[in-house]
Formats: sequence, structure tokens, C-alpha cells
Amino acid sequence: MSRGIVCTNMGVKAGKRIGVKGEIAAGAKSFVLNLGKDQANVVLHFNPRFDAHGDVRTIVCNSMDKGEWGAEQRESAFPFQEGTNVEIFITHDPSNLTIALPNNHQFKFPNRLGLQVIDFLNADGDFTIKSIQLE
Ligand SMILES: CCCO[C@@H]1O[C@H](CO)[C@@H](O[C@@H]2O[C@H](CO)[C@H](O)[C@H](OCc3cn(Cc4ccccc4)nn3)[C@H]2O)[C@H](O)[C@H]1NC(C)=O
Repeated sequence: MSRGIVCTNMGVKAGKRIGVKGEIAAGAKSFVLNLGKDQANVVLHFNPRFDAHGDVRTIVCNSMDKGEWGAEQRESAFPFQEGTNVEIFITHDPSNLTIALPNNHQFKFPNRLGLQVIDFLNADGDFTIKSIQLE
């Protein structure tokens, strides 16, 4: 499995929206989007698990601060199908990130790092990014 795309110096300020469009592989087990300052300071680790680490069709989110994981947060909605294209939108403010998913699902995750600018994004696992929109 190839490691995914890495974006740096994105300069996305609070209130701006990041749109990530990509393809979920057929037979997908899990994929990751990490957003933050850099790979050791991740304000959102977004990890839909089709079947991984004992989780089935569950979105697991976390943060990483100076290389240390925070507490996991699990979401009930799982509007993903393996082998399909999907678009995910992320916005942030000083308190929260808002993640908009297909089928009008949306949830919030705390901005534990108090990050004001998102510079880093990477993808990993069974997901191929096709486009990234900064608006
Ligand atoms: C109950 C005691 C064990 O707890 C388990 O501990 C696992 C290991 O720490 C937890 O799994 C980790 O959860 C982290 C978030 O809290 C991350 O998701 C860890 O994965 C990091 C990662 C791997 N990759 C590469 C990758 C990603 C997707 C597919 C293929 C490769 N990219 N980021 C993932 O390994 C897993 O979420 C956790 N489960 C629970 C219920 O707490």
C-alpha cells in the first residue's frame, strides 16, 4: 500500500473550508486524513474504519500534540462505501473543527491544539486523494 499525499504550507485560516475529494478503495479496511501543523501536531486525525483495530464501520477521530495521541472520539454515522468516490469538508475555529460528510452528516471535534492555521494535510490507507479545494 503506497503512503498517501502530503500537503504543507497550506495556510488555511479559521473559517476557510478544506474540501478533500477522493476514492475509497474496493475492499477498504481503513483510511486516514490528518490535518494540523505538521505530522507530530495533528489537530484532526480522521480515521474511518471499515474493519480495523476491532472497529467496524466506525469513524475514529483523535489529535496528536507534540507526538502524543489524545483521547479518541468515535462517531455513530458512517456514510462511506468501499469502492466509491467521496468528498469531505473540514472547517475550523478556535474551539472546534466541523467535519461535513456525505448524506448531510456533520460532526464537531474539539480544536485541542488551539490551532489557528492549518498548514499540513496528509492521507493514508485505502484512500486516494483526487483533489483538494481550499476556499
Ligand atoms: C483497548 C486497548 C487498545 O486500544 C486500541 O489501541 C490502538 C493502538 O493505539 C488504537 O489504534 C490507533 O488509533 C490511533 C488514533 O487514536 C490511530 O488511528 C492509529 O493509527 C495511526 C496511523 C496508521 N496509519 C497508516 C495507515 C492508516 C490506515 C490504513 C493503513 C495504514 N496512519 N495513521 C491506530 O493504530 C485503537 O484505536 C485503540 N482502540 C480503542 C477502542 O481504544
